[in-house]
Amino acid sequence: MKIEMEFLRSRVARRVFFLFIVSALVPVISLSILAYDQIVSLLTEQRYEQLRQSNKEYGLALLDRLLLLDKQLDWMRTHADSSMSMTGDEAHPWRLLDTPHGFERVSLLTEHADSGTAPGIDPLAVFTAEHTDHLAAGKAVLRTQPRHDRLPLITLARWLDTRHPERGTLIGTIDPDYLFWAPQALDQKTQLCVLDPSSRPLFCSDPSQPPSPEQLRAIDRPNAQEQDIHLDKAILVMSWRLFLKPDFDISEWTIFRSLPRNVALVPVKRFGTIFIFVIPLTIAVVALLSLHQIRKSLIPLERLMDGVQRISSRVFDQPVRVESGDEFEALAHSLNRMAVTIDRQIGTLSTMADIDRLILSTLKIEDIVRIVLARMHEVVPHDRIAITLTATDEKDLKTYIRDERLRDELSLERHPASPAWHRRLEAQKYLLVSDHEALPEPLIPLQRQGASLFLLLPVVIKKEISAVISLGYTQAPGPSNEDIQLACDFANRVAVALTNASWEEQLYYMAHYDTLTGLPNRLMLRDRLNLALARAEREHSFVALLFIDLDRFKTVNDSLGHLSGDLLLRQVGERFASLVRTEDTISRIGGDEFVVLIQQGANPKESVALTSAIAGKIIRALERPLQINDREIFTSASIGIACYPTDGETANDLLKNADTAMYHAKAIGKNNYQFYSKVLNAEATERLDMENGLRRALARGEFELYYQPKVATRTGRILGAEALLRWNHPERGRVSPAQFIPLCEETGLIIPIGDWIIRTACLQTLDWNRQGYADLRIAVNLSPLQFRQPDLVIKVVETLENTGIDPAQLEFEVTESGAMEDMEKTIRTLNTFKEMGIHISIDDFGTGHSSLSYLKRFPVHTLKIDQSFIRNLSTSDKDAAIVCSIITLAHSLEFSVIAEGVETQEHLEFLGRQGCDEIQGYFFSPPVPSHDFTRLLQQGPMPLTT
Ligand SMILES: Nc1nc2c(ncn2[C@@H]2O[C@@H]3COP(=O)(O)O[C@H]4[C@@H](O)[C@H](n5cnc6c(=O)[nH]c(N)nc65)O[C@@H]4COP(=O)(O)O[C@H]3[C@H]2O)c(=O)[nH]1
Repeated sequence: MKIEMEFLRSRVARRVFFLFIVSALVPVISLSILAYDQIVSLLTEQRYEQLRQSNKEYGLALLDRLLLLDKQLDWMRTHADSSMSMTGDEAHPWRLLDTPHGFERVSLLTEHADSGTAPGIDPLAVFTAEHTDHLAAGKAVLRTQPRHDRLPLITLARWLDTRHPERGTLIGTIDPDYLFWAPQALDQKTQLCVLDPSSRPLFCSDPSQPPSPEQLRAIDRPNAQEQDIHLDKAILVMSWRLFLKPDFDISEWTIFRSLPRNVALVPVKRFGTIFIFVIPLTIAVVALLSLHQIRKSLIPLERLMDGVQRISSRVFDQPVRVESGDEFEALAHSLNRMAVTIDRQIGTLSTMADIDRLILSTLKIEDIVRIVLARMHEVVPHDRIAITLTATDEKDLKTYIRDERLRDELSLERHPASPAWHRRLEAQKYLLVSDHEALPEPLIPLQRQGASLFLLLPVVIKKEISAVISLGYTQAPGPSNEDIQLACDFANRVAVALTNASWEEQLYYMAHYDTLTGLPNRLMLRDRLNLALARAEREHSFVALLFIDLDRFKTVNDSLGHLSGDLLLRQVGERFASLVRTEDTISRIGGDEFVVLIQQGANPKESVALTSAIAGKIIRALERPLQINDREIFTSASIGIACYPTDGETANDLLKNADTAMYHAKAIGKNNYQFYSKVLNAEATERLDMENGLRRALARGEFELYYQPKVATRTGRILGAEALLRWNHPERGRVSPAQFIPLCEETGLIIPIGDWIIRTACLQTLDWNRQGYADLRIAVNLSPLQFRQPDLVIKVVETLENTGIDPAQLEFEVTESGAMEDMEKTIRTLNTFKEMGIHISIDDFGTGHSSLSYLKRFPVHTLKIDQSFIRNLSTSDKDAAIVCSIITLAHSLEFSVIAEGVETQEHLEFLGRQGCDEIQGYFFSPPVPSHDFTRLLQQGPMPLTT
């Protein structure tokens, strides 16, 4: 048995151990004392009895010897005459006889003898009359007399003839050495004495230590034995009385024995020695047994304490192992059960806490579904699980099923809604159903997985069931009441999570998707592009970015209105989306700009081929007309393509370069796609330089207005001029407006520049007025962006007031597409200008989608035929026909007509024949600086022939 003393460090163990020892020692010691006492008294009694018995034996033996001596004396008496050899004088009363064994001497005393006088006769031989009867009966008389320093004198007397006492008395002096003897078995420490009736010692085995007076007094008492015990505890004393009266006519002798107590109790001493061994042995045994028992009790206790500490440290997977078969084992079982319960509750709380965290962090409903399916078993045990989303925009219900084989992937099934079940669930917190009844569709997948019992938990958001958590059980008994309670709590948390997620999803959707087309927006595109680039970098693969811009979308938008434009964008988006794979991204990043992101493989040739194929499909997808409000609309797209890593490594670079490529595609005739190249990139850089230069140009006075005369067709008189902007770049020289005006529009710089143009044109007009050319009308181009300014009218009024020129001298040229953008507003603004007296022209007429019905409402004075029609007048009958039609149309609407780009005599003549009112073109003059224009004015009417 191995005893681990370490556990005695435990206070309980120590207390129990010492209690064990004390409770063992007290009875053992008490018992020992009692037993010792009992044994001592028993042994003492036994010793007394032994002493008494020995005394008796000794006394009887003494009596036997006396009787034997008496017999010898009697024999001598009967044979006195024949056998006795007499010594002494016949006349003398004394005669000594032969001395038999046992006597010192035997003498015959005649009647007249006097013991006091007779030599050698013991005084004791003198008998008194009191013994006469006894002697007369033929019996002997025994007499004793103490002697100094010697054993007492003991004599035995008998009449020689009882009928004739005068014949003499036989007197024998007994040899004390014969009569008294020390028994061989007599212990040296034992004192044996024979006392005469006067308690005088007749014999002592140790003559030097005769009985003390107290001892002698004690033996006189009736119950000497007990008295002796109390008399002297150190010595045991016992006496026995030998009655001699009947035989020897003398009072009794006392046989006396004393024994030191320590000698008498030697066996008790041995017994005490045994106790000395027995008590420590008992303690040792008790200690061992108690330690064993304590250990048996304490080890489970310690394990239980360890178990409790583990529970407090949240370690639940190490159960307490106690196999003591007693209450400790039962307690350990209870503790283990408690640990399991706490573990489960903590697991539940932690899962619940996770759901709470999801509320704050998860944006996607699908993520919540995934986590609920994966972790709900930690809250509520079940065999199968599914979640049905009921509140979806779609008609069908979506049921997500956890399938162990799919790991994290969710298995999704769609099925029609079952209103009956929905109604049944509405009134319940939960529903327990078994497969004995007809199951609703969402439970069929769980039934297929072997479930026969189902717990349905509606997830209610704003009093609407938005989801149902279905738990399946393959066998009875199914969920406990506690499980159901937990499951309901869980469903409530899921409801909160789903509410949050759907709100987050809404926000996310608004932030990441284009509300018009439902396609990802610029932000989302950037996210996906960054992800795609990271992946491509990892996998050394390609990414292609297709920047799509719809050709002439503005025209459609302007002519048919915003709503139609929106419809067009939506349809275009749908067509594009159908062309790309789900893993690719088609996004609308603004206006009519779409971007397609394609994740490619690692082979460059294949990537280029695939990208080209997709770009081709996009171009062809727009060949079919779009159906917008019962109209067939044709549109096309220009696509710029940039590829990672060759055309850029960042999202910004790729977007910028794809955009550049798109511009290139537009520049070379639209409706095509172009890959980005370094050359294009250089162009883009130049564009950027130009933009920066434009921002500084106004302040630096680098702008200048040129004026191109507008000439009356019939007379050649200069009616006015079109002010055309020129940029005198310090390094590049004169930059063409075709290069920088679109950039000004894109950057918004056209607003301050436009203001400067109006002001400068007005000031120049004022100048010419002062020079005497007071009827000139100076035309200023109003770009669409300028035209959309809410304070345009105010600014124009201010300029007119500041310069003081007549509004009739100012003309605004508005492009056809610019005027169509927001028709009602355009009409209102133009009306205001017209009322002010300002002249209005529609520029580039014939190139846009003018609506004739609107045209008649336009407060316009002049239509300006686009120079593209004029250019081909001599070669294209169609263009000539268009020019004729425009002139006729304008006149029928009571507008005047001006043709621009007139370069030849033929043009002039044709236009003259057709009744075109005014001419503008190189035929008369290119745009010239103001001072050159003044010279033209000074020269008078322009010659109508070369
Ligand atoms: N080939 C040829 N061209 C002729 C002939 N007659 C005139 N032109 C050119 O035709 C353009 C007419 O101006 P636009 O159609 O308004 O087209 C203008 C206009 O849209 C824009 N622009 C020019 N100046 C301004 C301005 O001050 N404001 C605004 N918003 N746009 C301007 O830049 C465009 C180009 O201006 P420019 O280079 O000055 O080019 C001018 C002019 O120089 C001709 O007989 N043959």
